[in-house]
Amino acid sequence: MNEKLIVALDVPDRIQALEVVEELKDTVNFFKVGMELFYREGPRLIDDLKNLGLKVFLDLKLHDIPNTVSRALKNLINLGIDMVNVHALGGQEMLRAAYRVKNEALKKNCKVPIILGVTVLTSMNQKALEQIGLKIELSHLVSLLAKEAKDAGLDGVVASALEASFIKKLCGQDFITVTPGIRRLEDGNFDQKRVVTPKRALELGADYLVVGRPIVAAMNRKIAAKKYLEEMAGGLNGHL
Ligand SMILES: O=C(O)c1cc(=O)[nH]c(=O)n1[C@@H]1O[C@H](COP(=O)(O)O)[C@@H](O)[C@H]1O
Repeated sequence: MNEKLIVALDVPDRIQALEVVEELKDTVNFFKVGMELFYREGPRLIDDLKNLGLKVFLDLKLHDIPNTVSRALKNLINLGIDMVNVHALGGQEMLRAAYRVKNEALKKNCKVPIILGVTVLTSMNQKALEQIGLKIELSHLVSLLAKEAKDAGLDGVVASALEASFIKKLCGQDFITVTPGIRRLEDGNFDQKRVVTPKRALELGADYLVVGRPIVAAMNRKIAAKKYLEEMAGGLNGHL
């Protein structure tokens, strides 16, 4: 099964999440649990997904002082998840604290997730940066934050696929790029600003493509997911 597509379970509760999973589990095996679902259902839902043999990206975008992030991350790692993220804007000390938690878990032979730094949200564009007083080119800020994450020892970043190729050049081909804001041309962008098609995202070097509403809110989710997978297969000349 193609593991490059991660479907965002952006639904309010466990029942709806498991409905989506049931519909998609023969097609997709990597799901993202975000704040909406985790704040309501907590670790129980992660157990449900793991018991179904699925991979889980827990997207809580930790952003706090190093001590708090480190303690929170310890709890999340104990859930047995496959991927997790912290905000790269939290600074080098916070990112290193996250890395240390992973290292300690490794030493204890615990299962450790891929740890990602979120760079600049895909819902933001240049204007949104200016509005908060950041007079820096958006792609430059993404580079700086990716480099911070790399220097701290994290495994990769969350960014738009628009930035994937220069992140790889800067941080190395093994540095993972997870890219939300993926849209087929006929799907709506909603609040996403830095949007890329599935085929183009793979051409640009994205390792994982995160898709939420275009699949989860579709009349037929399985067909919608298959359309994304077909375009992805096209992007890799059918070698998925
Ligand atoms: O970390 C994320 O997953 C994330 C980072 C980012 O910059 N942009 C972004 O959209 N996301 C998440 O990716 C998903 C995208 O959902 P859709 O816009 O519905 O495809 C949502 O669950 C977001 O929370």
